[in-house]
Amino acid sequence: MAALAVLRRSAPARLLSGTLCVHSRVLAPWRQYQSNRHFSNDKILVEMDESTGVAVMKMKNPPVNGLSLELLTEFSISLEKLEIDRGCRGLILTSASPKVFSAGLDITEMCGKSAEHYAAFWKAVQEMWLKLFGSNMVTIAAINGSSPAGGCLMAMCCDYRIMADSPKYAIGLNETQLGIVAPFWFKDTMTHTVGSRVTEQSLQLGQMYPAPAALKFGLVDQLVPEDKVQITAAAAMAQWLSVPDHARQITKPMIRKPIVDRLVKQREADIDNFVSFISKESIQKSLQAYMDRLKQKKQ
Ligand SMILES: CCCCCCCC/C=C\C/C=C/C(=O)SCCNC(=O)CCNC(=O)[C@H](O)C(C)(C)COP(=O)(O)OP(=O)(O)OC[C@H]1O[C@@H](n2cnc3c(N)ncnc32)[C@H](O)[C@@H]1OP(=O)(O)O
Repeated sequence: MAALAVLRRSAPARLLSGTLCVHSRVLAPWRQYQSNRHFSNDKILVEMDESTGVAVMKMKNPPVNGLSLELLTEFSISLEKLEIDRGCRGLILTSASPKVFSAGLDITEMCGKSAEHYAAFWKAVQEMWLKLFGSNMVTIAAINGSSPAGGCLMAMCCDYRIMADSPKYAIGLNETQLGIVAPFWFKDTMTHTVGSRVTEQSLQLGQMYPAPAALKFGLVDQLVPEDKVQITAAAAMAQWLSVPDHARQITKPMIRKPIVDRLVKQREADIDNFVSFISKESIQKSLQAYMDRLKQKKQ
């Protein structure tokens, strides 16, 4: 048993290759860590069921769960806490807002800010990805609404994806539609999920897929009625957790570690690329025009 416990705790460190640091500027203090094992900060709510060893993590950044620096930082801290918690074996990631899982990266974090801000923001995006894609736990995305770009990335980081069965909800990496480019590790994550050919086409076109289309080529694994997403995720989790932890935990990095290591080896260069790309006047204009279109859609 002791050996298994060591294995359980040592695997994430190996998989993440020493990437446990988080950006310290906006670390929100934990408000509480209550006896019923619910904890929350501003943007992330975690409910831990000790009897099953499953944590449900809800993003709560209304109206659309934009992945702001604050949310991303809280996410990484929360995930890190769960990762080192001996009692936690599985994570269900979902949204506290109906109709949107996550609108992806908060575009306002990438508009009109300083180079230092862009660097801190991108480091937090990398951190989220390294921790979630490299997690040692079973991770299931309960996608209860639309999930463009960074939202799709988060879902693809999970081991299994269950989405609300509605053509109103779409998922995909739509970066090119904004005039920006999905970085290589977004591309790697999609290739890992659906293969090269679909990724090549999806990324070039910046395609968003309604849930039924996403199921057809495996971008999501299962569609269920909207009100059954959470319960189905819990059932799927029970099935995944029926596999012995040690065997599953050795298997997962066989596939994922080389993908994680690719970013780990060039994190600083990736941040520099992002800062120089996003600071270009033409890119700032594209993002601003996209934000204007989003707002006009309402009028
Ligand atoms: C050489 C290589 C170099 C490599 C360099 C790498 C660069 C890579 C850079 C970045 C990668 C980017 C990843 C991303 O994730 S970008 C984000 C993409 N997201 C989207 O396109 C989603 C846009 N939003 C929507 O489609 C919809 O909002 C919705 C479907 C999610 C929800 O629709 P609905 O419920 O109808 O809500 P509204 O559209 O009315 O939106 C409400 C409110 O929220 C604002 N908003 C929406 N999305 C975002 C967002 N992502 N960021 C910030 N704000 C957002 C929207 O404008 C409304 O605001 P309001 O009018 O003020 O209320």
